[in-house]
Amino acid sequence: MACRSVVSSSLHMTNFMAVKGVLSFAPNPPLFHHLPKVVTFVSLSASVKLPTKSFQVRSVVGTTEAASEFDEMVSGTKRKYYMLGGKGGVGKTSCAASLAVKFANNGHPTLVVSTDPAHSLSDSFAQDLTGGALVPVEGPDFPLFALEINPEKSREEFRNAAQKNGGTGVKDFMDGMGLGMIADQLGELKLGELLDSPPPGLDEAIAISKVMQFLESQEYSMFTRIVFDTAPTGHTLRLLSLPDFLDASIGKILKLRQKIASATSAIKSVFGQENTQQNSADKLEKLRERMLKVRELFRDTDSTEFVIVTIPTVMAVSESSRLSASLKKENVPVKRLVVNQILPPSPSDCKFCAMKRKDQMRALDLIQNDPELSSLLMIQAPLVDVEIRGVPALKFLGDIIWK
Ligand SMILES: Nc1ncnc2c1ncn2[C@@H]1O[C@H](COP(=O)(O)OP(=O)(O)OP(=O)(O)O)[C@@H](O)[C@H]1O
Repeated sequence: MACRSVVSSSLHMTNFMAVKGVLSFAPNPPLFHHLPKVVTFVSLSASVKLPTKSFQVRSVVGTTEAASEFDEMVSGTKRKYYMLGGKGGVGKTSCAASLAVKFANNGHPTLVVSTDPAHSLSDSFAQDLTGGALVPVEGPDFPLFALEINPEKSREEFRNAAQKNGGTGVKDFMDGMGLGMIADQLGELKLGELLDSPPPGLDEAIAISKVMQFLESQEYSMFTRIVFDTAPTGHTLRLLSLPDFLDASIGKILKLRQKIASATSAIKSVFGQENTQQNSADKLEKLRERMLKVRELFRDTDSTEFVIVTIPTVMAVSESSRLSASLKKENVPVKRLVVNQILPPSPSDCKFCAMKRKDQMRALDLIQNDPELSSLLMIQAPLVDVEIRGVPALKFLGDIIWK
């Protein structure tokens, strides 16, 4: 397994405070210049004892880094999408926000989007980013915007469009006209079920498809990096297969709508409903197209990468393994695994820390022997001693994780 360790005794926020002035007064990096750079702010000691023997420590003090993993992520002006996902509470938002800050500080106008119904981007950036619109994040060198998608609002739009095209309104109408047979066919689609208790992941799929929609417009063409902070694993897994499911459902709805349209066109023209129905059909068709684009995007190795975030516990590793297997099955590109919250070494190891470290080592070994995870590039991120909130703290974390 390719692995990079970032565990260091100097990774305390107090050190971050000490170097903060240096970091914030660094000149703006020239746009898309990603030549090897001198790293001066984090000291990684080569003598650090690492959790497993196969991990390598890179000393970066005052040295020139060779082409790094982050260079690959940051290079090129073509738009790239990064989706960060994993078990609840492992640090997805912190990692996503820190990556977004890092992109913006490296010359990429960046957008970070939360599709997790329980948003925490605002908390992470310590700025109010609520409201469902793009909000500028203050602090980074280049534009960084954040968007917390309101999943319920997105679902409502879908519900409206679908209902007008074969939901209960059309059903009642068809029954009234003695066309119950077609209404039965609509029933078979379980449309009511879909709308009343939407399958988990529907909100997120619609939210992502909405983001895709507005990103296509000229107004937002400046964004060259899009980072998604996704919902916990279960949601994400269902989300992956959802575009296919929805594509099939919407396709059927549209086909039936055609049948209904031809069977009732005379009646409808009397009732003057044709325009409304056509608009709704267009909306539904557009949603279907966007879903297809989302599906393509998920599988496009050139522009998309799914980064799994985990912590060194057996439970989180098992869940990450399942996530990785599902991503592979769905042909979603996944290369990196961030193992977050690793206890940094301490000269005065208390009993609790020693036990915890041992436990974490076991989980790290598990990763190395896991058939799903061992082929991924493992990035270890330390547990820092205060909560990571605000752009300077995210920059600090990002400079440790994304190298
Ligand atoms: N490396 C770290 N060191 C210290 N604290 C961390 C680290 N990573 C994350 N945290 C803290 O852990 C908590 C959870 O992190 P975060 O919100 O990023 O997780 P999440 O996976 O997005 O959670 P959720 O699934 O609830 O959305 C936050 O308080 C965050 O500041």
